[in-house]
Amino acid sequence: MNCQCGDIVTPGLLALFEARQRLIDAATPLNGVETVSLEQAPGRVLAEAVVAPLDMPGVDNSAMDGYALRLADYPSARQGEGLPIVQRVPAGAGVMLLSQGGCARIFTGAPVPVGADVVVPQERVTLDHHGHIHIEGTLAMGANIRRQGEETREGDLLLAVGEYLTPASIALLASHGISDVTVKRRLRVALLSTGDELIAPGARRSPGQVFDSNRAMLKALLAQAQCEVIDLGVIADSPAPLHQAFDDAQHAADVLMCTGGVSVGEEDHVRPVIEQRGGLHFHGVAMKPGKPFAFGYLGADPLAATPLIALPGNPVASLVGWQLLALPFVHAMQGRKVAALQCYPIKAGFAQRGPRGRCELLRVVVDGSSGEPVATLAGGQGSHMLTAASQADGYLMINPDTEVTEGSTYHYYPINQFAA
Ligand SMILES: Nc1nc2c(c(=O)[nH]1)N[C@H]1C(S)=C(S)[C@@H](COP(=O)(O)OP(=O)(O)OC[C@H]3O[C@@H](n4cnc5c(N)ncnc54)[C@H](O)[C@@H]3O)O[C@H]1N2
Ligand code: MOO
Repeated sequence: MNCQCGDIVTPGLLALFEARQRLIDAATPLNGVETVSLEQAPGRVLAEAVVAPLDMPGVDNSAMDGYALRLADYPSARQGEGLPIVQRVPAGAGVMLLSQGGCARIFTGAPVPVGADVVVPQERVTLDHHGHIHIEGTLAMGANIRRQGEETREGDLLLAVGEYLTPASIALLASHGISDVTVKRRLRVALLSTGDELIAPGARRSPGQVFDSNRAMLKALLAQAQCEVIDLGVIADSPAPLHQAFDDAQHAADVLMCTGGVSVGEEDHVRPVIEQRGGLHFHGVAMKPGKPFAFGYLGADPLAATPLIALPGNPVASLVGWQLLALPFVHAMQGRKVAALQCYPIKAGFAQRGPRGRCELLRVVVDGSSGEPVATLAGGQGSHMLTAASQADGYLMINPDTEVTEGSTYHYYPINQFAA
C-alpha cells in the first residue's frame, strides 16, 4: 500500500513525505566499526557481510523421535516379522553405519546412520514381544530426514551489510557457531531541551513550570535506536547558552538533537542560532502535530558539518517528529536499510473536522472485537497531551483539508513499527 499523504499543503511548509525523503538522502552513513559479542549485538547494524562458515545442518539428522531404516526393509516392517532394533542413536552421537536387516532407534536431531534413508515417527510404530518394529501406513524416501546443508551451504551469504540484528538473526549466527560480529559503531547524539520553564522530573513544580518530559522521552527513543546519548541537559531560552551548547555538540557528536524553541515567537532562539552557526535545509513540515520541525547543520560546509534536528517543544509533536522524520535519518546514518513505512486501511469509528493544510496523525486505538477493526480516538488530540499518545496503537493519517467521517477508511500506521 502506498503510505503517503496529500502533498497540497500550506505554502512555506514542506510535504511530510518529501521532508522524510530529504532527511534520508542527506544522511552520511557512519564509517567506524567495532567487533562485539552476540550478547552485545541485538539492535546493532552489520558492518560486514557474514557468510556461513559451515553447512547447516552439519549432517543428515532426524526430524522425529522414531526409527531409522532402509526403505528396502519396509515390506518386512509392514507385513512380515518386523525389523529388529539393532542400534540406538541419541542426539549428540557420532555418525554410525546402519547394520544390515535392522533399524535404529533414533531421536530428534540425532545423526541418521549411513545406509538409512527414511525415519518413521514412533507414533506409527508398534513393538512386538521380540522387540521388532511394525509400521502403519506408507513411507516416502527421505521422509523425516533433515539433509546436510539443506538450509545453508558453507560460503552462502547469511546476513548482508546494513542488516539490523534481531534476536532471530542473532540465533542464525549462533547456530552457525559464530560468536562475534563486526557492526557499525554507535551513533553519538547530543541531546538538549530548551526552555526557561523546564524543570527535572522529581523536582517540586511551581506555577508556570513544566517537567522536561521530552528529554526523558528522547533519551529512551535514542537508546531504543542504539544511539549513544550525550546529554547536554536543559538550556535556557537565550542565544548565548544555545551557542555554547551547539558549539559543544558540534565537536562531540555525530548529530545534535534539540527540542523546543523552534517555532516563531521571540523566545524561540533555535532557528536564528542554527542560521548563525551553519544553516537550515528546511524548517516547517506540513504535519500535525510536528509542524515546526527543523533540519539543519552546524559548520560552514554543509557536507562536512554536524547535522542538527530541532524537534518542536510540544511533547506529542516531538514524538511524532522523531518517529516519522528523525528515526529514518538516524537509521540511514547508522548505515541501516531504511524500512518503508507500514500502513493499511482501517475504518474510523468517529467523525471530526479535518486538518487545514497539513497531514494530521490522530492518535487512535484499534478495536477488532466485532470482526472488522475500527479506529477510535485514544484521547485528547492536543499536541501537549501525552495521555493519548501513551495509549495509542497507531496513527490515523488524515489528508490536508479532508474531513473524518465515521465508517470511512483512512491509512493507519501501527506505532510498533517505530520501536526497532
Ligand atoms: N504563532 C505561532 N505559535 C505557534 C506556532 C505557530 O506556527 N505560530 N506553532 C505551534 C506549534 S504547531 C508548536 S508544535 C509549538 C512548538 O513550539 P516550540 O518548538 O517553539 O516549543 P516551545 O515554544 O519551546 O514549547 C511549546 C510547548 O511545549 C512545552 N515544552 C517545551 N519543551 C518541553 C520539554 N522538554 N518537555 C515538556 N514540554 C516541553 C512548552 O512548555 C510549551 O508548552 O509552537 C506553537 N506555537
Ligand atoms: O505541530 Mo504543533 O505540533 O501542532 O502542536
